[in-house]
Amino acid sequence: MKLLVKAPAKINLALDVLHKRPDGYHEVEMIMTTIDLADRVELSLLQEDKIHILSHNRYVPDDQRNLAYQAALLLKNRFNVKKGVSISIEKTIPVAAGLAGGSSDAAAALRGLNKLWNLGLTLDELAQLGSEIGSDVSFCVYGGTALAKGRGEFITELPAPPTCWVILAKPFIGVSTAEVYRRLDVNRITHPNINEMINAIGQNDYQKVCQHVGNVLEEVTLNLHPEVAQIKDQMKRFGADAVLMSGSGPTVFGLVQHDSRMHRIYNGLRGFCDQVFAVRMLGERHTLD
Ligand SMILES: C[C@@](CO)(OP(=O)(O)O)[C@H](O)COP(=O)(O)OP(=O)(O)OC[C@H]1O[C@@H](n2ccc(N)nc2=O)[C@H](O)[C@@H]1O
Ligand SMILES: Nc1ncnc2c1ncn2[C@@H]1O[C@H](COP(=O)(O)OP(=O)(O)O)[C@@H](O)[C@H]1O
Repeated sequence: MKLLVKAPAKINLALDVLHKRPDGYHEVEMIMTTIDLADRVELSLLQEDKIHILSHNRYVPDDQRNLAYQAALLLKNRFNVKKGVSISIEKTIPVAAGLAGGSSDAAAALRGLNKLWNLGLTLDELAQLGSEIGSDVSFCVYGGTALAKGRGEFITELPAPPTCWVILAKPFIGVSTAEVYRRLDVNRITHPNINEMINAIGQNDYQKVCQHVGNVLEEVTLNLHPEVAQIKDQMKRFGADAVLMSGSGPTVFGLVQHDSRMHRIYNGLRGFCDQVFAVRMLGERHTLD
């Protein structure tokens, strides 16, 4: 038996850090949304008791460091599953880019294995298990648009944001999330207005969404990698309505509504960046069918 599960990337329309916690993590408030840029995770049932990872991307580990492997192992141990799985991951989402590719692969593995191994878990139960793998996995289990709190694992569903294009530009570098959080000075933060972003989405007000994008990790990554600031400047110059770094970076996204402007920005950036994509937000949550 085989199952193909889509694992979409996310962007953070807003990312605020409230404080550093005693456990070393940061208390966050984030507005996250899934986009139409996805890895394909294929799960094949094995009768033997083992987890096998296949990936042709040299930046993706094919052992227990892979987040999809960790998802399978967690389910096996927690529910005493004696069957195995071969997980083949076809990457489209750039790695270590602030787009939660690894977390989304893990979430796709949780959703798919729930079916393949007949576990009968709800989306809420899978999301709770996901938080043991990484802070972004719970959101990725649900997809759609959400407010994420805690270290990222407390999820409140939001409506789909106004329709627009999301242009993503990734420079030729990868970023370590842990390092970016480590370098953040929590006493020197200009906080984005998360409530206003929630209102903007609720009112389907595109201009207001553009006004309230903000990410407190941006300054840290911009200082480490000046090329991220250059990409931001270029996106603004080519006419994006809002420009922001996603997560810990280095991917920058721009929002536009008009097709012609999307093409101008896309073509203008292609020469300067490692990878450029123009995609839609997905809007809808995943369902368990
Ligand atoms: C910054 C964000 C924004 O969505 O995304 P990415 O840039 O990774 O996509 C997330 O908070 C990343 O989530 P995720 O990548 O799952 O993080 P984890 O594996 O749980 O943690 C990696 C490291 O980041 C730091 N970390 C993570 C989350 C958090 N709320 N506070 C932290 O301080 C910790 O040092 C941790 O050891
Ligand atoms: N399935 C996976 N896909 C991508 N990276 C993975 C995966 N599993 C583990 N990793 C590791 O996680 C790190 C962060 O990956 P990723 O999720 O792409 O970035 P980000 O945390 O910036 O969103 C990578 O450097 C990689 O070594």
